[in-house]
Amino acid sequence: MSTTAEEQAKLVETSKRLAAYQAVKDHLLPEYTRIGIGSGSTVVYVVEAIAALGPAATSKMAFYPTGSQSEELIEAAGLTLQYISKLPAGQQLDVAFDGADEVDDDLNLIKGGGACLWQEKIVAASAKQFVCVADFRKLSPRLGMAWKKGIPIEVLPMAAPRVLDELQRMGSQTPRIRPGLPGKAGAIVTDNGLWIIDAPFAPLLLPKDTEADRGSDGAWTVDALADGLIKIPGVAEIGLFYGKNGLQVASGAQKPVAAYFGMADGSVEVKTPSS
Ligand SMILES: O=C[C@H](O)[C@H](O)[C@H](O)COP(=O)(O)O
Repeated sequence: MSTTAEEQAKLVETSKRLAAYQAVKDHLLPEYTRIGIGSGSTVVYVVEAIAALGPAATSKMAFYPTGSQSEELIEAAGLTLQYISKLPAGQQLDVAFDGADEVDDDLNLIKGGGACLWQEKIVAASAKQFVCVADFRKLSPRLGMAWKKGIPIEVLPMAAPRVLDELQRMGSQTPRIRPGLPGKAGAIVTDNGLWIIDAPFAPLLLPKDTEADRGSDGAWTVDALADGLIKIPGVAEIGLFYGKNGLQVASGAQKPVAAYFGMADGSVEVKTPSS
């Protein structure tokens, strides 16, 4: 049975909402006080699910945004806004919720489709648990199979031409500076005043697939590509969230402890590092 574009869009929204409510039910414990809130269209439902718990449940909680959109979401929902810059050294968020553009079999993520990746990575890495919420379109065996627009890379504008050169040298055939939205002349500008380059690469190998940095067809492993990209002068941050499964430490944890996917049949699939 074929579905119209409108029915498909409705199905996707329903899936996002289902995943968000389940993730909040499972991972927002009543005793938590510091919660990270990511960016994007799926996180809207995370905030909706949290607000639906009511002030009795949320009044002692502070919510840490990952950019201007999530800041507005938190405030509009009547939740308490706090900033990651105010989180004392040595302290962590209890949990952070965020969406993703693509999730591979090892729970590595592509993020930044909405140009919010840098603050998102800081908030995720500041949390004891990072929980990913998505719909069925984001599930993919290897990064780059479903999300074809490329890996979002946040760059200093003056370095953009050199970064484009280096990306091509690394095997990205068509990296491009992301244009602004209709009505905005020139490049998109992030919440940090930087630009985004989208760099498509051949679908990435999981580190467990090969001992080498690259497969025989030239495809990079997630880790090797990420390690190379972040070293390019002018790159501020990359939209690959990767690393060892389930590693959750104060510095550098980027992978979710669980990823929730709203499925087309109305179920919610939960992937954890071991599943
Ligand atoms: O820059 C945007 C963020 O990384 C989003 O979390 C990601 O693009 C997923 O967004 P959405 O939930 O709208 O698909």
